[in-house]
Order: sequence, then structure tokens, then C-alpha cells
Amino acid sequence: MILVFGKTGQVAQELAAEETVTCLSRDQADLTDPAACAEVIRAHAPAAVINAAAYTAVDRAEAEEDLATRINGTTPGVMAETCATLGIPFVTLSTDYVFDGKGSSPWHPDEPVAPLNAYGRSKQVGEAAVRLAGGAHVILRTSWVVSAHGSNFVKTMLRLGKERERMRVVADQIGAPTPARAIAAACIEIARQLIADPEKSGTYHFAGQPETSWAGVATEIFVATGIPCAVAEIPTSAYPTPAPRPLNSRLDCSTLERVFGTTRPDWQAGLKDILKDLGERA
Ligand SMILES: NC(=O)C1=CN([C@@H]2O[C@H](COP(=O)(O)OP(=O)(O)OC[C@H]3O[C@@H](n4cnc5c(N)ncnc54)[C@H](OP(=O)(O)O)[C@@H]3O)[C@@H](O)[C@H]2O)C=CC1
Ligand SMILES: Cc1cn([C@H]2C[C@H](O)[C@@H](COP(=O)(O)OP(=O)(O)O[C@H]3O[C@@H](C)C(=O)[C@@H](O)[C@H]3O)O2)c(=O)[nH]c1=O
Ligand SMILES: [Mg+2]
Repeated sequence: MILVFGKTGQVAQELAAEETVTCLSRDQADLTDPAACAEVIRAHAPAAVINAAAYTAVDRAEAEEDLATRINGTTPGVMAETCATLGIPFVTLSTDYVFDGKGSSPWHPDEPVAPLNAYGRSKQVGEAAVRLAGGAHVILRTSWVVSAHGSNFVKTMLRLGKERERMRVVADQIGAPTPARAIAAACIEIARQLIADPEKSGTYHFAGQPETSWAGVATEIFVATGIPCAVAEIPTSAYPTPAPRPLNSRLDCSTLERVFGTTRPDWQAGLKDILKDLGERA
């Protein structure tokens, strides 16, 4: 059995559909309480642990950095220590937002991180703590998660696109949406391979393809659904937010493909599945 922290989130809901998985809700395991999470792992005695719970409210984190750091930093570190002691692998998710977004080449997993915002810093703390724990682990950085569940950019665009004739969307943040379903499948595959070969431990990238901008994603949504909403491409400077976002979110996913054989999902195909699940498309 693989134990999953998270039940209601985008990735957690896709993991719940997998066999051999037990998903924990906030009631069963609150990530603000690291000792309780460690105890839950010991009590379940799983073959591996996947952490799909996190503080993901990027703008709100600017005012709640301590809370975000506890959930995304301290607790994943304690989970990883517990797994190391039990001799089982630990898989956790991180983000493109650990990078500063400079330049235009895809980020390699070994490149230095320099987050621009509190959420990114909290995930950086988690990454470091998980490595320090010293057990079998994978830190899987992904980007721009989309799914039919929870809240995400796709659902925001569907809601606002039906109310407005025109949406202003940033066109200079470049990256790739990643379907939560593909992330869940990748996490399961990684956990299985780590059980067999802990030497595969490390930090890897997994994102959809091809690269685009948020304006590109919005355009694709309106074309695929026939929602009559125009997309006005704007620079990030014209869309001020409490948390600064990186401009270059391109992730080099080649090491994951080489070591685990996991290929990048086509986000446009994933988007069509999501729109179908939401009843927005035949
Ligand atoms: N969303 C994105 O675009 C991206 C996400 N990631 C990373 O991928 C992972 C999964 O993200 P995603 O599925 O989108 O996340 P969601 O925001 O959809 O879900 C977050 C989950 O974490 C749970 N959670 C939050 N706080 C706590 C807590 N204190 N105790 C227990 N559970 C808690 C939530 O439960 P509840 O419903 O009870 O609040 C929810 O199940 C995260 O590590 C995230 O940082 C990486 C890149 C992009
Ligand atoms: C709603 C809206 C957003 N935007 C911009 C804001 C932002 O730069 C971009 C995406 O908006 P979001 O609110 O979805 O962005 P955000 O919540 O920052 O998304 C991030 O979440 C965290 C958890 C991650 O780890 C990242 O990979 C990334 O997916 O689009 C517009 O330009 N126009 C709009 O009307
Ligand atoms: Mg968001």
C-alpha cells in the first residue's frame, strides 16, 4: 500500500483513483502538525509515501509565510525523516516557482534555486529538508497543474470567460500546463521504481509540452469550448499581484525521462479530457 497525504487536492484526487493507494484528508493528517504526520506514517506501515498536500495559495502565502513554510517546508522534512527511518521511499512535489525565472532556457534540476515569492521559498525549505533526511526520495518539480478538480487556471478561465467578452491574460510568463492525472501516474511509477532501486533518488522535473504562455492556455480553452471570449495579451507588469511570478518556468524534464522512462504529457490533449470531464466539450 502507498500512503498519500492529501485527498481533496488536484493531484490527490487523481491519486485516489489508483489502486493500492490510501489517501489522507486534512482531518486524518494535518500538515501543520509534523509529529502527527510522522505518527500516521508509522501507524500505516506503507510500502512508500507520496505527499500531495501543500499550501498552494501563492498570493495569500505572502501574508502567511510562516504557515506556508510549516506545511511545505517543516512537515515534508519530518515525513522524509520518518520514511528514512522506516526504510521506505518518499515522493514529494515541488514547483517551477523555486526558480527566479531569468533567461529563456529550460531549468535543469541541478541549477540553483532563487524563489521570487513566499510560496516558492516555502517549497525550497521543503526540498532541502527532504534531501537532508537522507532516505530514498524523489522531489518532483512540476508546473501549472490543471485538472477537473479543485481550483486552477482552467476553471478560473471557464468561469470568467462566460461572464466577459474579453480577458486580459499575461503573455510573457512561459511554461507548460501539467495535467494532474499525469502527475499522479508519474508519482506512482516513481514510488514503485524507488522501492526496487533507491539509487534513483534525487530531484527531477515533470511538465507538460509544448511550452506556451498563460495567454496561450486561455486561448486554447476558449477555442476548445467555443466560449466567445477574446484574449488580450498583456505583460506581467500590467497584472500586478501580491506575489511576483517567474517569467521563465520552462522545465528540462530529460533526466526523469532517462532514469524513470516517464515522458512529458501533451497538455492540449490533457486539457480536452478535462473539458470533457467538466461537461464543457463533447
Ligand atoms: N497547483 C499548481 O499549479 C502546482 C502545484 N505544485 C505542487 O503540487 C502539489 C499538489 O498540488 P495541487 O494538487 O495543485 O494542490 P491543491 O491546492 O489542489 O490541493 C492542496 C491539498 O493540500 C491539502 N492541504 C493544505 N493544507 C493542508 C494541511 N494543513 N493539512 C493537510 N492537508 C492540507 C488540501 O486539503 P484541503 O482541501 O483540506 O485544504 C488539498 O488536498 C503541491 O505540492 C504543490 O505545491 C507544483 C507546481 C504547480
Ligand atoms: C485570473 C487571471 C490570471 N492571470 C495571470 C496571473 C498569473 O500570472 C497567471 C496564472 O494565474 P494563477 O492564479 O493560476 O497562478 P498561480 O496560482 O500563481 O499558479 C501557480 O500555482 C502554484 C501553486 C505553482 O506551483 C505554479 O506552478 C503555478 O501553477 O495568470 C491573468 O493574466 N489574467 C487573469 O484574468
Ligand atoms: Mg493558484
